[in-house]
Amino acid sequence: MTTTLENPVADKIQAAVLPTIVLDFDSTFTQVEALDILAEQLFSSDPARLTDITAIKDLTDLAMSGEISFAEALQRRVQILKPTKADLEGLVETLKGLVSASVARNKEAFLRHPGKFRIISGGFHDFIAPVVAEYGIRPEHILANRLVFGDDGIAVSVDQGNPLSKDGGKVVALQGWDITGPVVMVGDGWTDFEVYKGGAADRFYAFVENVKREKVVQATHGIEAAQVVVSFDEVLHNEGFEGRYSFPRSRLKVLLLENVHPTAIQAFREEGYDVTTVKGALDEDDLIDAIQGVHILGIRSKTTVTQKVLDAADKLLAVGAFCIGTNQIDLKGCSKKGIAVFNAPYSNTRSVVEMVMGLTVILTRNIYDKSIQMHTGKWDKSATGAHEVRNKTIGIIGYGAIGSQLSILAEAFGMRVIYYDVAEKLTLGNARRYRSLDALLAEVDVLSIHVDGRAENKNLMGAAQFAKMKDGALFINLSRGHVVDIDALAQALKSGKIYGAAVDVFPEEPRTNDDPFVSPLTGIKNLILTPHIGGSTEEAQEAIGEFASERLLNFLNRGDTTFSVNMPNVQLSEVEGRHRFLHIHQNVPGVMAAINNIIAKYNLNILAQHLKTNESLGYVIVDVDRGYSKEALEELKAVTGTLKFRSLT
Ligand SMILES: NC(=O)C1=CN([C@@H]2O[C@H](COP(=O)(O)OP(=O)(O)OC[C@H]3O[C@@H](n4cnc5c(N)ncnc54)[C@H](O)[C@@H]3O)[C@@H](O)[C@H]2O)C=CC1
Ligand SMILES: O=C(O)C(=O)COP(=O)(O)O
Repeated sequence: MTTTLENPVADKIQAAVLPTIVLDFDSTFTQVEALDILAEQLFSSDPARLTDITAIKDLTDLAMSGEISFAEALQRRVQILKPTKADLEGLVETLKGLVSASVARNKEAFLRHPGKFRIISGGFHDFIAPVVAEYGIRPEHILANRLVFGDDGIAVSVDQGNPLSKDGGKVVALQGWDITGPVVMVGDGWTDFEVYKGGAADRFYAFVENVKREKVVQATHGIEAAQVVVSFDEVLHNEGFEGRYSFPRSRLKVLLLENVHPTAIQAFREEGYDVTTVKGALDEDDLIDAIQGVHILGIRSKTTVTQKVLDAADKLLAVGAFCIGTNQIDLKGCSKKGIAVFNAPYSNTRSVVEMVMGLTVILTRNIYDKSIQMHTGKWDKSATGAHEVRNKTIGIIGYGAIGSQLSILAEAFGMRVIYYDVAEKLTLGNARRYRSLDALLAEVDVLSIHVDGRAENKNLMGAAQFAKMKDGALFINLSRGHVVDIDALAQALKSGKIYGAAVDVFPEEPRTNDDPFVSPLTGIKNLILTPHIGGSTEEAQEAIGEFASERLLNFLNRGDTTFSVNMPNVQLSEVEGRHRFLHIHQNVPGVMAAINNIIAKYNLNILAQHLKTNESLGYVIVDVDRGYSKEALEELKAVTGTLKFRSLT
């Protein structure tokens, strides 16, 4: 199956002449209402004038939502503000940094089509012109009000001769421009909708990236030529500008489950993607419903991505595990569909290691049980059974990112470190590698498990393994629940074979905080149970949010697969001034030749080309210069073995 990221509306319009796009300025070209910003700039350091900031904002809101006359609101605001030319210069600098995100990222399209983008605004030419000039919009393509300055250089009123100073002014002003070809109005406010309603524009986009004005959104309902857009990408895409074959970001859906950190949510939103969040995990049925139409799925350890879920995932491009473990994801199933999987392999490792060290000390000193007794009023001051960790032996099973860091911290505590790993690892400090698990089990005072969650690790620790340990040893598992036979652990604890234990992960874990925890381990003495919080620190979650979203965004925006756990890893630069085709296919003979034949047939000029394969997948990235036909894309998509095809601009 191939994923087609195209837009039929764009295709229809493509043949016609490109329209002229007229943008509103406040809350459309920029994220803000300029006069509100000016008020803050002028009055925020003067306590006596703080109320004027609110007064200005109230007037702006009333006018923008169409509740009071625009002309009246404008006059009243100027009279309160009374700005000087120097004040406006300061405002311009601020506004340059507040251009709407989707406008800023499409600067190239503005510069490429001089005259096709214009501004109409009830705001003032005085500060609009220098801001939009950076986008190639010339002063004569700006219709806006003009301030009238007194002899003292202070603005006192609005030029009344300008139609924009009047109600309904945008319609009149725009008609005066005499534009040939279709006119498209883009704006957030009621006066922008009036431009369409008054017949001065052929199409209208209610732009809600910065503010959503219900009255304006409602007004678009039922009108074929009007629609709501969350970013300027959509306008460009629909109207046939650059990138008409590359899907607008706002139509790419990102579904983030399990309380993924806000840094990730913000990162996707800032790049223009449509993000939905869910607090807990979803079960298979709910996920099957939710996954439809989703391009990026973000999960943590509790959401299982099964073959059935993947079958229902009609648009899925990538899965991000906002954690380390990926055992909850059917990786083979993802590869078969060309779905890239990413995780955050390092961001929470320190948190896990610190917790293991804390638990080691707490268990070795009986602190947990003593604390429980204190809460029931029992004072038991005694040294019996309490030990230092210094000179004790800690055995680490799984010497990966976490196990090897634990090795360093445990040694810093004066512990002797031995480890067992099925793979060759760099031994750190004075740690010693054991090639026999049984030999290691027989020697440890504390055993800590840090293997990955591969299925073969089920019951790695069972009755036979506990029996091989020294009497009175301690046991810690912060890896994966299925790695330990918990009935055997419960038995070993009850018999005193294992003196104390700490368990953070379980074969069955509640999906949300509202679901109950049921386990044979509850109620056992000297057993610390924690709700899978090894990686749950604010530091780790923020770092994961940043890391995983960056991987996913680099994949979406440029096709970069660095750190993907199932795709061939290819590091790619930004797509600038070129087109990029991303072709994921089954690793079968002949695909590359077929791709190159099509490229030759359509005479595409290759700027860069990469091919990387792993045992199941091939990934081809082709950068071409501008100008290629839609047929070329169709043929590339139809190459035998294609799993996913995308084009980026
Ligand atoms: N409790 C929590 O909140 C957290 C749990 N984890 C879990 O901790 C575990 C370890 O994570 P990392 O160190 O990042 O993984 P890793 O992949 O870097 O290291 C795992 C190591 O275990 C070894 N290994 C696998 N099976 C083995 C076996 N049967 N015997 C001996 N060695 C074996 C591997 O060769 C590898 O060196 C994972 O299961 C991960 O999902 C990770 C973060 C937080
Ligand atoms: O990173 C891991 O593998 C973990 O087990 C942490 O999982 P979580 O993100 O807390 O659901």
